[in-house]
Amino acid sequence: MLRFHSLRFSSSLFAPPLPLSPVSISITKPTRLTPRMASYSTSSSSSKLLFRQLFEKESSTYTYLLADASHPEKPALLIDPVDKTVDRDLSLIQQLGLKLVYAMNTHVHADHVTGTGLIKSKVPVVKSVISKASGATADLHVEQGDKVHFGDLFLEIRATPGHTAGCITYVTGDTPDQPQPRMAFAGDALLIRGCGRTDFQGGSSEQLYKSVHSQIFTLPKDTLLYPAHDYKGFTVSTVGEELQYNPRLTKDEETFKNIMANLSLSYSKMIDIAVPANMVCGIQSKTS
Ligand SMILES: N[C@@H](CCC(=O)N[C@@H](CSS)C(=O)NCC(=O)O)C(=O)O
Repeated sequence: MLRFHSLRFSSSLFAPPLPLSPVSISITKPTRLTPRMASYSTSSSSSKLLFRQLFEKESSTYTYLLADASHPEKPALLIDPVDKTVDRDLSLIQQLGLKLVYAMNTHVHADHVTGTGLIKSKVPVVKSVISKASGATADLHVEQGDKVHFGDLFLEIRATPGHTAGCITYVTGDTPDQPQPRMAFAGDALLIRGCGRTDFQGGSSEQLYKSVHSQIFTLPKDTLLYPAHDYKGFTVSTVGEELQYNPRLTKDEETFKNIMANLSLSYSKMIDIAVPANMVCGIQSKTS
């Protein structure tokens, strides 16, 4: 089986870029040295990164749009798109003059259907990305240490199982030419002042505790944390904040496991529809 250690955007795969809109020009900077980013903002002032945090209210899901705005083709990717908001997201991408290249999932979601399959049916050049450990269908399967490149930017893959066995966290690159501070898209592994449940889909509180402590809490404290959901109105946190204030993961492992065993959350309403669909990247998926 083919393994993608480093997934590079190739300009030959894509149609000519759409005309630039004034909006996409707003974040470009001439320097290629370490860029600045406004903290706690949903849009970046980085020299190259265009960033948007998008929300789907029925499942309280965040979708993230990232693009290399300095690259001539403006290659872009979506993390955790939702089927219900695909048209909104594609319209935004078109308005910003971006070229969507990847639709990526942090895991096989249980509470909503991913937009990946629908996106692929509307924009056939888009490649779906998910972890190999998820067992789900996708164009590209990634695992710990792989890098997904889009233009001159890249995301590093960190395996963070526990909410599901195949959960991964996408983290912006650690080299000086990548956005600073770093950004971690943790899916449901780590929520703001919370974490993903561990009571179905191969979940394990023991595994989740180890994942968060070894793969997320070891990132620089100013790393911006962007979760797949929020139910309380939060939009972004930092590793430092969660290290200090997360009511579950600041506890020792035994206490954490006890908390997770007694969450008493209601069964996910969509699980019987969402999981089978998401195993094939959404019911509209064209991949085999
Ligand atoms: N009400 C929602 C389910 C809410 C829920 O269980 N969310 C998940 C992430 S989506 S599977 C979760 O891990 N929550 C953790 C928590 O502490 O809330 C529904 O019916 O789908």
